[in-house]
Amino acid sequence: MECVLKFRCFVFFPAASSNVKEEQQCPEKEGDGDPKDEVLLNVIRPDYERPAAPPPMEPLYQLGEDGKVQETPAEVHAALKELGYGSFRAGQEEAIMRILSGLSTLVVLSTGMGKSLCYQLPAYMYAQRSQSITLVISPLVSLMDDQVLSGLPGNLKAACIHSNMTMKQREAVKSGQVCVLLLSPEALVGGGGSGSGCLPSAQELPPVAFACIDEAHCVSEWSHNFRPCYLRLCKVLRERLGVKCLLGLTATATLSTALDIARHLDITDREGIAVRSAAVPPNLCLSVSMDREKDQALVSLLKGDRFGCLDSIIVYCTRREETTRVSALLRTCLQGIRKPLKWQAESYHAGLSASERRRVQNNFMCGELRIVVATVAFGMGLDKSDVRGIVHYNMPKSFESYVQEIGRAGRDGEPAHCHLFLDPEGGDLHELRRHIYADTVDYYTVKKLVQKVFPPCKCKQIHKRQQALVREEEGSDWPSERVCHTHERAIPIDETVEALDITEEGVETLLCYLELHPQRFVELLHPTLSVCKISCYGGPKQLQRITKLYEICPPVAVVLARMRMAGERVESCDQLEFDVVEVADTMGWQLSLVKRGLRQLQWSTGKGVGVQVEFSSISFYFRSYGDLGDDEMDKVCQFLHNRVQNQERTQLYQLSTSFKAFKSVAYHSVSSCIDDLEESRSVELKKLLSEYFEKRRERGQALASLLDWENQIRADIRSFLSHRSDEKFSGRAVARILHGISSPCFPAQVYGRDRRYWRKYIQFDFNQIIRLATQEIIRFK
Ligand SMILES: Nc1ncnc2c1ncn2[C@@H]1O[C@H](COP(=O)(O)OP(=O)(O)OP(=O)(O)O)[C@@H](O)[C@H]1O
Repeated sequence: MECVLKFRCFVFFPAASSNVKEEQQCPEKEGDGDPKDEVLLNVIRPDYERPAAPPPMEPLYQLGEDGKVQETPAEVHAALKELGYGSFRAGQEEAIMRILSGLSTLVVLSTGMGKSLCYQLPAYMYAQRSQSITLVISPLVSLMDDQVLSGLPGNLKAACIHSNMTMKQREAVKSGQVCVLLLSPEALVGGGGSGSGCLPSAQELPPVAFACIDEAHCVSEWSHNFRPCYLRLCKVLRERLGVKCLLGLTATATLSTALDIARHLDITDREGIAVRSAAVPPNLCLSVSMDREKDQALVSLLKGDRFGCLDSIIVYCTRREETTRVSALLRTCLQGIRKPLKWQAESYHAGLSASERRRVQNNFMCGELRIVVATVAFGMGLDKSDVRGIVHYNMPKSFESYVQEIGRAGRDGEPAHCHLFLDPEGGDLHELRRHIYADTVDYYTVKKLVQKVFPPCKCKQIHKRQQALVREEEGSDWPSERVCHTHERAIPIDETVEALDITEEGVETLLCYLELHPQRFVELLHPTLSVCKISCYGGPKQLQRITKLYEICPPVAVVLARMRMAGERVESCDQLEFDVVEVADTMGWQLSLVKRGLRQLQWSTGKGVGVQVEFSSISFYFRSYGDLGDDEMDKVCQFLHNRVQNQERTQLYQLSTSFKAFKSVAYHSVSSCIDDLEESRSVELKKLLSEYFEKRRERGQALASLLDWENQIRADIRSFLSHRSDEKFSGRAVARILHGISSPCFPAQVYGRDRRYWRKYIQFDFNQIIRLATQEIIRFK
């Protein structure tokens, strides 16, 4: 996110230092630095002025007087025909009418049931009415944009955002010539070093009608496939692009997960969650067995009547090495059955080269390859409707993963078979459990990360000194609120991963939690190269010459001042290496300006032996506070640790529930279901699956009742505002009243008399009420 500083540059350079008071110049001494250096370094960073998001687009249809969505107008049916469809399928019409009425919606429909139309039709209609664009965020875009684009109706102009877009393509997007813009979550929010800066800024884009989040279950930590950058999606869409209406699409979400996603999408009414079907399609026949000789059992299964006659089969394994071994085994043991040896079975996993993966996938797509033995990397976005069999060589980590994986078979509605091998010794269960434990983070590690993210700054000291001066002059007291307006910081990814012994994704998740905390402890920016190295091949003298040039490159002056302050001798150096983010922060400059200035040194140091400026060390880059007290630091650690533990508990629950269920319907040996399948076991497993998806877990129930409570709180806030329509309130003021907190402007003597509101919601999270109240105040205006 581009940030504009209130003051573009506020470093006191020597020319200005004579005006600075003596007391401001002299904090405690750290080295034998020049007093000017201290002036250079002791500044409080100003607060940021974030560019305002554009106003949200008006919906196509207004809600009726009763607050409900209108009857579907004829023009919506006409648009459906123009896109090539005769009638709506279950769930589509409600979802489409909600989006056209500006209401955020979550659609949970199993694979192949027609979720895409829920965004295509509104996008088409919005684009026809006004010059607007619909954003579709999908993890598949980065994998296969051609396939994604070719799946759209011809009259829906679409483009994919990626880093090697041509100028012409970018211009087409900016000038509103496309109505659907597909992009990956990383391209929207950054992260993992990819995608930054791909999306034109909000000011350059046409108004965004709404945003569709595909695979929306990734938003929820309750899902089987939680991805940290999804957590930030909704926030970025709202705050940066001014998008108010969000559509979430998913095929696999339990009711608890659906409610959690709804919370992220800000869906406040029950109708907003179109939970239609998450169960297994009727054309799939399911079986489970607990064989001791799994390899042999697999070969027998694939030779038997059920699978032997099937052409397209995916065998899923957990480990990459296993896919290679099993595919070799099948090539050997299935020789001469249905396909020539070459096309019998191949392995597929993320460790193969891109061209190898493409080759395997293409052969499978065109029907030349019978069996793909793969990790879960295979199948996402696979556009093959006649996959006839899915075999799980290992147990999947949850019911959600299982349903998603078997959902790749029989999308054409014809019968398809699925079999799962459950380790009788529980080996898979133990391995999956180990994976879960490997991902969790202990309190001590959390603490080490927190210390890296919130290193103490000098803002408090400087502020105190400044206030002391003012006090001397005016005799006033200084305020006790937070004085640090956050600093820009970078922590190198590789170094942090090694030091803390957690994955990059793990660190990113913790940083996301901190950003999403109501106190917004950090603000994540696109990862950046944070180390700058300046090498002067002309030796120390050349560096001295550069030093004199600090008028054209103030960052170097700051680096040298810092070195002198630390007691280092700068005269003998011919190289400087420093954290460029820290320098930019000290100066209060935008990082891009500092980097540009440093790069220019290579050109502005005159002829002769060269100066080289290099940037390295890809780093997490963020803004964070530097004045957290010990208590606050402890609370932050506790908050993060609780989140990590909840996540662990959820995953363990998902794992053990699915293991127990699979076991309850498992055959002792695959020989019982090689040729025929006992219908009752398949039906029993489907029943267990739908119970799991429909059942609310304890927290799911809590979330459901939270939605009810939210509605109640909103209703009370609206009634409060209408009773006092001649007064002005902020979200915080309303929250104080509902919590029964007296304040000078809204004292208990006046507001405490009205018992309908005063202290009514004392048991609810204060920040949550501020959020609801702020939304209602905006609506009320
Ligand atoms: N109302 C409709 N009438 C007829 N066909 C439809 C309708 N809606 C969607 N379809 C067709 O159903 C097929 C599956 O639709 P779509 O790809 O949108 O499913 P999906 O739910 O998004 O599946 P997945 O979860 O695999 O992405 C497509 O061929 C689509 O053209």
